[in-house]
Amino acid sequence: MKNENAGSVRVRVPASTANLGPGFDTLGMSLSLYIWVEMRRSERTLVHFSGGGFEGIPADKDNLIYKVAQLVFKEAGVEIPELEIGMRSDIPLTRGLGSSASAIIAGMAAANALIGSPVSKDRLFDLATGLERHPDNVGASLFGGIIAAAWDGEHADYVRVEPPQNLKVLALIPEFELATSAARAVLPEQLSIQDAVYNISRSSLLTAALASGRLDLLASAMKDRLHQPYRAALVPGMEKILEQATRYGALGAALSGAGPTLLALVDRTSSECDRLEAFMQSVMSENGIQARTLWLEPDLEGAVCESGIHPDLFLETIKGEISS
Ligand SMILES: Nc1ncnc2c1ncn2[C@@H]1O[C@H](COP(=O)(O)OP(=O)(O)O)[C@@H](O)[C@H]1O
Ligand SMILES: N[C@@H](CCOP(=O)(O)O)C(=O)O
Repeated sequence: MKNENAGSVRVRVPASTANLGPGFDTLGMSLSLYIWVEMRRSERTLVHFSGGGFEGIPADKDNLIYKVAQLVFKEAGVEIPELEIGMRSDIPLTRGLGSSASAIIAGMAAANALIGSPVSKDRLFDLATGLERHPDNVGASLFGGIIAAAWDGEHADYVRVEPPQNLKVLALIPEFELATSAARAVLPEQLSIQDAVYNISRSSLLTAALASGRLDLLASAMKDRLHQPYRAALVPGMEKILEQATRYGALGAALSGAGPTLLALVDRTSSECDRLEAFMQSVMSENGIQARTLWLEPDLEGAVCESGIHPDLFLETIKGEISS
């Protein structure tokens, strides 16, 4: 059989949850929801979407994935102005699950793979954080696992922490969208020293607890006074869920990224999973919000290149559909 895939690359990149409560813009974890991007050289630029979930996303050179690919080519000193790009994604847009960071990493990783990977992962991390501004999302999508990162405007230092084996994640994803920019606009410009200390201490405790498997500390370590109280008005039901989730078996709970998704960390041996899920759904219903729940795992791999033909993907399937 002729190798129809010759010259194309495909990457798979996980979603991410940023902040984990107090770790605003610094602590993130990757999740087992994915975007796949295929890319190859072309005579003219074409962007294909496979499956749903891409409403409003440009299918031309304005597409984020095309643009970030060009940044990588520029960094590597090569010129590939025309690209054919295919994508498929399970990550809902503007829900606080890092879709923009995953798309940036997917575009950069695919472009880098297409030219033989001359750009290091650490450099891709800096380039991607320069665009997204949140190293917690970007780092988790690129490296997988839990990332603690600090960004100075040009460079991100980071440490990757292996997620505790017993950790699983319940995501409650409301039907409504909340753009990160809107959820950042409600934050105050200044904080009291008391609130700053409150967050620094919990963010440090949370990082150490996750690194050492102290799941018993998550309930208090995931508390936050920097962003969640200000964002609560944007997500009806959030306050009650964050306050009470541990009574229903969660180890801890947080707003995922800038929201509106709410996240509970759970011990996979817990017998209370169904009770917790029912509680979180019932609070959303009380508030008249449609929401779905997903049980997820921390992703351990981050961005990976895949080989072989994927049954649903993209460029070859699409080409087949067009020519048949
Ligand atoms: N696959 C993609 N291709 C192009 N743009 C994307 C893609 N995924 C996300 N985006 C862009 O990112 C925006 C969502 O980013 P943001 O508001 O930060 O929410 P999220 O929490 O999902 O990251 C989308 O509205 C879109 O502009
Ligand atoms: N730290 C940022 C994270 C935004 O994440 P997203 O998944 O909502 O894009 C913030 O809290 O604003």
